[in-house]
Parts: sequence; C-alpha cells; structure tokens
Amino acid sequence: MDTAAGRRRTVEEHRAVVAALLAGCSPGTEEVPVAEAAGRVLAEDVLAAVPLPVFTNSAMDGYAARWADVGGASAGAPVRLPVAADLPAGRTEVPPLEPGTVHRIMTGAPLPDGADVVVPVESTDGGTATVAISGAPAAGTFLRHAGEDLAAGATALPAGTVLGPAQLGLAASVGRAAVVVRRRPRVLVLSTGSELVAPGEPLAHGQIHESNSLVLAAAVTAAGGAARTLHFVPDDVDQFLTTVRAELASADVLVTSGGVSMGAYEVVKDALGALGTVEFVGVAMQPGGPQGAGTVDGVPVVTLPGNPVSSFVSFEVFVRPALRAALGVPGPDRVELTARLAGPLTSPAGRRQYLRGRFSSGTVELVGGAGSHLVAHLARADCLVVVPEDVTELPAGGEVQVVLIGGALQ
Ligand SMILES: Nc1nc2c(c(=O)[nH]1)N[C@H]1C(S)=C(S)[C@@H](COP(=O)(O)OP(=O)(O)OC[C@H]3O[C@@H](n4cnc5c(N)ncnc54)[C@H](O)[C@@H]3O)O[C@H]1N2
Ligand code: MOO
Repeated sequence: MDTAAGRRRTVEEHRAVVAALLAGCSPGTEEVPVAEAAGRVLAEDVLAAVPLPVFTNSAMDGYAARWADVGGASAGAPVRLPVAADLPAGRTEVPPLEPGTVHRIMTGAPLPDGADVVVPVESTDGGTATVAISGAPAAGTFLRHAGEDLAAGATALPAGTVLGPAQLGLAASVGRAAVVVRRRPRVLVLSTGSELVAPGEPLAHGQIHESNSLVLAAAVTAAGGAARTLHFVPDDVDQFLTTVRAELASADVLVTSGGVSMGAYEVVKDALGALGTVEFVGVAMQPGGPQGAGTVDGVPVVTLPGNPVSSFVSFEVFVRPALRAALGVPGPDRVELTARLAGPLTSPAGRRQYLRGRFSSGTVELVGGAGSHLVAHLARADCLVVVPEDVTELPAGGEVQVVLIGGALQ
C-alpha cells in the first residue's frame, strides 16, 4: 500500500499524478448545435456578432417622448400630446419622433430617433390618438442602450467556459446556432466484485446490489465526460485483462472501483499490477486510502477503492478535477468554503479525512460517521468536510473547510 519510499502519498501528490495522467485525455473538439451544448466546455472564444442590446429599446410599455416635451407633466398639470406612431416589439421600420408628439411603444421595441425618455403607461391615460401624461421620469429613464451589456466584437464567452443555461442563452443572444466544444473524454467505468448483483435482481445472502458504476458514470457525466459502463467483468485475471484491453480500444480513460486492497481476490490489482504500468499506492486520506494510477496499452487508468463512499470521494478528489482540467476548464475544483462545525468531531492522525456534511448559513452538520459504507448518509450530504492530517479533534464551533458537492437535497 505504501510507496517505494515507505510512506503514504499525500493527497496533493496523488492528485498531481492523476492530473498528469489525464492531462491529454480530452480528444479534440467538435461543433454542436447550441441547443445540444448544455454542460459542454467551449473550445473557442464566442465573439459578439451583434451588440447587446442589439439596438436601443424601451424597458417599459408606455410612450417614447422628448423629455423637453413631457418633463414638466404632473397629475395637477398633465401634458396632452398626439400619438404619432405605434411601436410594438418587432417593428423594424421606426419613424423618427417629431417634437411635440409621442410614439406609443412596447417593451423591447426600438426607440425612435429623437426620443430620450419612455413614460410608463401607468403615468398616462393610455390614449391611442392623443395621450394625457400626468408625470414623467427623469430624462433617459427606461431606455436600454445598444451595447450597454456587451459591445459588438467583444468576447461573449471565452474558451473554457462551461455552458450552463445562462451561457447558452448568451451564445444564442449573440446569434450563434452552433459552438465548438471539447469532445467528451470517453471514460470506461468498471466495477469488480463477485458479490455484486444488478439492481432489480434478487439477492442471495452475501450479495449486494452493484451501485458504484452508476455513481461513477453519473459523476463522469457531470464532470463533462462520456461514461460507458462495463458490467460484470470476469474475476479471472487473464479473462479480465482480455476483456478490459478490448474495451480500452475505444476509451480515453479507464476508471475502476474495487479489487485494490489487501484481500486474497483483488482482480484489478492482480491483473493491472502485473503489467508494471499501473502503480498501487496508499494515500494519506480517509476514506480513499488504497489508490492506483497508470496506463494500460497507453490508456490512462485510475483505480478507486471499492467501498462506495471511498469510491465517490476518490472520484471527487482525484478524477473530477483532473478531467475538468483536461477539458480546459479554468477553475476545475469545486467551491470550497470555511464553515463552523455544528458539533465536535474526531479524526485519525496522519490522514486527511473527508467526512460528509450538510452546509447551511456558514455552519456544517455532519451526516453520519466516518464509515465508507454509509451510502444513505452520503446521499443526504451536500458537502465534504475536510479535516487536515494533523488535526485529531475539533470542538463544536471550530472552523473547517467544506467542499460543496451538490446533492439530491439541495
Ligand atoms: N486488511 C485490510 N483490509 C482492508 C484495507 C486495508 O488496508 N487492509 N483497506 C480497507 C479500505 S480503506 C478499503 S477502501 C477497502 C478497499 O477494498 P477494495 O478496493 O479491494 O474493494 P472491495 O474489497 O472490492 O470492496 C470493498 C467494499 O465495497 C463494496 N463494493 C465494492 N464494489 C462495489 C460496487 N460496485 N457497488 C457496491 N458496493 C461495492 C464491497 O462489497 C465491499 O463491501 O478495503 C478495506 N479493507
Ligand atoms: O480508505 Mo477506505 O477508502 O476508507 O474505505
């Protein structure tokens, strides 16, 4: 379990190993319709082909006016003016505003030349031939100026942007129907263990439902990869290697769970360790002590421990940031915050502990204990509580770092 130097690797050392291993795993770029680009990582700078707003327009339904004509209006002394034009949103021919007239205008309609204020309909009698204006806002009010959000030619979205809803909306707003994104690294997910039975199948005593591959595949997808799960790989070392090698021909990364500890039947360790290109080490963390990394036939391989919480935490700490960095995301790490502990905790000396918690208003409450089999508690957590290697106990109210991981209950 230890490195050649006879000690455990630090979390940072193993993170660096996995990051270096996966650095080249992003297989180029592709163009996709914006409508299908949610969650993808931009591989180009998207420039604004048009300014935003595209033209100066009205922020309110009302009347486009010259402030010189309407600025003196009040409830006691309304100003009555002819309505010279009607401007619904979408009107493309907009007559200029002559002095002494107003244009009825709807939100989003282009402002006519000559207008410098929009009087909301609520400050008028709503007339269509003539209108009585009983109050005017300050000059320049309720105008949305061309380019005030983004200038034409400016970078709307830099390469490396993860395309969430708002970013997709911006790409569409500047006129893009398609964007060039990083291709998703193809991640082969493989779980081993003779006790594992597919969900939905009955369990004999000693069997459990296989869950790690679902967790890891979903985590790969969320990180920006394309997951493919390999089910029920044979436990026999030779068959295992033959199967894995055949599948690796169409993968950019292999992530395994299980079969890496000290047991008598550790197929991952036995099969991959014998190749001499995958190193199995102990990392000074809990959960997630037994780790492995290397290559098989030139394909990067990361072997995660089988305990379900260990497998999840190891993916979060090592694989997710490496995958996101490989995709060119500038901030590949999760958001980390300082929080106050709702209750006391203890932690093993010499290992960084990643407990599970729920974070709210600056306070974190632990969810369950340290056991790496506590999957129900994991599913209720929305953060990892990081206890440094040299800290063995912390009081209620003590400060800890928490890593926000999302979660079903958020
Ligand atoms: N003598 C020692 N025993 C163990 C050590 C050790 O240092 N010395 N380390 C412990 C730690 S820490 C971990 S983590 C595990 C890692 O073991 P493996 O990676 O070999 O995992 P397995 O033995 O295959 O499984 C462990 C546990 O997790 C369950 N499991 C495995 N795969 C799945 C899956 N796909 N879906 C759901 N559950 C899964 C499995 O049934 C076991 O209960 O070793 C400790 N032992
Ligand atoms: O280090 Mo293991 O990953 O706790 O269960």
